[in-house]
Amino acid sequence: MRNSDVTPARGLVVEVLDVTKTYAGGGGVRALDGVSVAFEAGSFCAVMGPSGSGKSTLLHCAAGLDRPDSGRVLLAGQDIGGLREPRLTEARRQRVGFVFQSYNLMDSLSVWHNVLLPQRLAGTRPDRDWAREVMRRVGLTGREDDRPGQLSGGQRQRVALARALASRPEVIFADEPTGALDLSTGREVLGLLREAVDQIGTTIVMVTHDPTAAAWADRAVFLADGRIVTELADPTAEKVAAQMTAVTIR
Ligand SMILES: Nc1ncnc2c1ncn2[C@@H]1O[C@H](COP(=O)(O)OP(=O)(O)OP(=O)(O)O)[C@@H](O)[C@H]1O
Repeated sequence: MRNSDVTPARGLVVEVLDVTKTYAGGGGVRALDGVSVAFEAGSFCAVMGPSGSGKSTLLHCAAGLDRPDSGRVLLAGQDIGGLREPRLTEARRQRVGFVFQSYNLMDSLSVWHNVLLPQRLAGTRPDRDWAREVMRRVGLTGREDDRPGQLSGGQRQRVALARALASRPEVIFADEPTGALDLSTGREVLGLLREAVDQIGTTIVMVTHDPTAAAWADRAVFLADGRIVTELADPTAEKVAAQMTAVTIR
């Protein structure tokens, strides 16, 4: 990869402003309780916290997959709360890429068609040259015609990352991207996420339970009971683990 590919950071890509979200089930759980957090262009942020602290809800609200009860979410300056369908889906398809723990690939499609699918769904002409380049970057050149079912877990997550990168999104949201992978395969995937930030200028927001995964990020924010309680710059696994302990027993 070339350093000339780096896109300089330009301001905030995602702004979550005083967001609350309560789920009706279970007696009205307040999953997010006045959360404000912003993510800078070209940065890699880990979102951490105990189970049930609101990490996935924050990710879903920030990505426009779920609507907050109150507060605002700006994606590249656009207030997505004001968008009705199908505009919201369009904005998400144009601006956001996703990497999930469970890969979420279409088994009936080849790797290549999985990678191009978000652009097809968005109704944009797929940029095949860039898609080939991201396939090369994630080490999948030659596997284009395979079905996801023929690949290992680590290779499937590489396809998911290539799919996310292929549409040049403003931000990639990753929910436990290494949760289903063994240690060394997980490390490879985290290395690729890091490279996407450093060499392409991608913005990544990653939910994880794992302090060693969070240590690949530039910043870690910690949730507890639906609130952001603290954050760390340049996290190390040790500092993150200590902070997790403090947050969990508070
Ligand atoms: N669809 C839903 N219906 C009802 N309650 C929900 C729903 N989704 C999440 N919750 C509740 O909201 C709270 C926050 O959940 P969330 O999944 O955001 O937490 P999390 O930090 O991502 O947890 P985990 O680490 O276990 O995945 C929890 O109390 C959870 O039970």
